[in-house]
Amino acid sequence: MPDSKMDETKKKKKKTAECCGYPISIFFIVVNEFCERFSYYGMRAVLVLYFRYFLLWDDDLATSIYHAFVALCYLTPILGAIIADSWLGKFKTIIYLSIVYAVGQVVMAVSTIHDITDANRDGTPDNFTLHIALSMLGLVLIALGTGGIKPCVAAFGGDQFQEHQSRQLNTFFSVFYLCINAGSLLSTLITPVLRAQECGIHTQQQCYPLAFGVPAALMVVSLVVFIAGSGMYTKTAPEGNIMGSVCKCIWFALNNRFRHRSDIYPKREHWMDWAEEKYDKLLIAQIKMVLKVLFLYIPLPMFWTLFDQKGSRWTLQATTMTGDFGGFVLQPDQMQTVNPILILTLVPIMDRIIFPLIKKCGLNFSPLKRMTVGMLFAATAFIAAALVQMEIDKTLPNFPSSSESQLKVVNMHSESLIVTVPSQEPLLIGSFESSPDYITFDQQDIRLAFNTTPEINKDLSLIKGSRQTLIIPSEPAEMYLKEDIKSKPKEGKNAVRFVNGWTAYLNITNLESSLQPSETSNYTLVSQGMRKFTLTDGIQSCEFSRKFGFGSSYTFLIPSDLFSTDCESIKEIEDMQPNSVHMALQIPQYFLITTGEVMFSVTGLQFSYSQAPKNMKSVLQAGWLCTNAVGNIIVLIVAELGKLPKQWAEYVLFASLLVAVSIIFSIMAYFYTYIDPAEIEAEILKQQETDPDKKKKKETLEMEEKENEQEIKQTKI
Ligand SMILES: CC(C)C[C@H](N)C(=O)N1CCC[C@H]1C(=O)O
Repeated sequence: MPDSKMDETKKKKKKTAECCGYPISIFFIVVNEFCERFSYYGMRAVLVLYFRYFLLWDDDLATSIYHAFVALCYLTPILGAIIADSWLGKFKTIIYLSIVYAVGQVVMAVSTIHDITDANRDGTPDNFTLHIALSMLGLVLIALGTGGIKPCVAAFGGDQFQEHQSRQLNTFFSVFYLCINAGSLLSTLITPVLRAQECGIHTQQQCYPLAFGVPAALMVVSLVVFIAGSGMYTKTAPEGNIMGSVCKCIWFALNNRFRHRSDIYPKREHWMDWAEEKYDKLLIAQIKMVLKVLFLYIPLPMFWTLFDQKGSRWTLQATTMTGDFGGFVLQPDQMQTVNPILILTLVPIMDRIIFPLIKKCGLNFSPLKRMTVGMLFAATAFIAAALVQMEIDKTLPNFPSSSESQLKVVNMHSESLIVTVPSQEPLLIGSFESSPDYITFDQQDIRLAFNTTPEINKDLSLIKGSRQTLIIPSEPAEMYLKEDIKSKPKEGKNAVRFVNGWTAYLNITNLESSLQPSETSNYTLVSQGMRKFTLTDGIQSCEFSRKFGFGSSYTFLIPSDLFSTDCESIKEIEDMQPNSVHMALQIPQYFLITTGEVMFSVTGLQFSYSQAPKNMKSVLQAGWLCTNAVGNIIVLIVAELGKLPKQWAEYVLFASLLVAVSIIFSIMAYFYTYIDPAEIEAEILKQQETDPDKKKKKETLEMEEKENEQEIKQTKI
């Protein structure tokens, strides 16, 4: 940096207003981060539902696009960092990319208004292509904005502190993290409630425009707050195309090293020193600092690979558990809010109690040690998840393997039946009852014999890996097979179906179509709690209520005396027991992973800032965020491809991998020497000032570069 520029920055730094030892400008930055994270996580909370139920995509497409979007959000930081450090500076980059971000959120919210294309006013959009195009455009703009500003905001916050405020600087990163989590917690609680409202101009539908509109509004607030603090910020000017210079310098060093590979040339301390012939010592030293840290980051994505499974695997695990806490009921996906809640409590506890205590005990708990311990905590969290999984497995039904088939028999006939089944004792099935449990067969083709007059022999071809029910209606010869669900219902819901033993067709609330006599309905999913079904044949009707838990499956047998008993004679067959392991058992694993996150992620933010040269602060923040992006991608690829047959074994495998990675990281960390980049930079500048030769050489190089740039510009013209 030219000396005059550096003096300018120093002068500006002296002027910053303080409150309790903190620069006042920090207030605007943390509020901005709170609103931005509210906007981002709020929108994310309803995104899959929007894909699934508004755009009517199937589960696979909805989750793939969702994960691709999340990965993109963590890949764009590098772009934002380059723009900030090489071209616009952090302040302008944050403003411009926040505008892109806010526009993206607005476009996204507009794409969810069904009325804009609902010409026939039937409540569904008529032009899906327009809605898809708008939402994809919105998401790309959001990914550019959120990812682009992320490394800049953290680094810009750090820039506000002066040398004597190093303690406050560390606290800033903790407060910054608290704001991230306060924003995300509030929005993930609020936006699903907004979505559940009904709104619309012509027809009332689920209110996606509100659920996406509020995050869009918060992004605008975030931008306004950031601009409001404009007069108070310390703004460090970018130093030209720094990333260009970095790449050229590295390229030159590699080439020069290769040209001088013979033993006759004296060795140099570091391969980057081979750039000394052409490049400034300061730039070379800065590149060395960045490369050292980036090298250290190589093993870190593994932490995020485990962390990100909290949102997928652990939520799936919760769907096989019960969330009834007596006074209130927790839904499986709500369990994820435990993470930000714990962050809000653990960050102050760590900062105020645990870390000072460790220091008092005379232990040097350096940032890299904290990060290693953080990884070990995450590994332990996965061991806890494996133990919980083993408990759950004990309560899960015995689902058929891919080579087995399972069969249940339901008797709707007016008399008891004796069914002879291959390699089994004959089964006595009472009228209006079912066989006690599923019978498992290794073979697909079986023959059943029934003691009816005349006797019926039925050849069945079962589906491998499936559960099926043989329904014997009032007319046994018309028996038929119906396929059952073979895994726990999604999202902790309950799967219910009805067999119509009434003599006429029936309409049942929640069922897609009316049920003909002797017909069995498809499954319908109902949430936990008291659920009411109204049954009507067009003339008579009755109501049937039942309280459901989580993850059960029932077949309800409708008798021929349905209306005379006012629905009370409906009989239930439990095909799958409700979940019995309590979601509270997941709290230890959430506690462990969040403790790990505080040690790993908050420290990582601080470390990336403190070890970066002044002109590459955003770049190193982006490098840090990239570890998250890579972790996300690993979840997408490895976790999906490499599924182990037992879920608990997969958890143990991931925990072991992270332990191995943390050992490698601790060895790498052992050889890392902490630096004070400002001190090194000042020293080199001082050396250069006192060394007339070097000063001259540097000036000549600077002039050469300027001439080169001008030449390029002229050739372009
Ligand atoms: C997943 C939670 C809502 C947020 C999480 N605790 C967190 O703060 N982060 C996860 C990735 C980094 C960080 C963030 O910046 O959002």
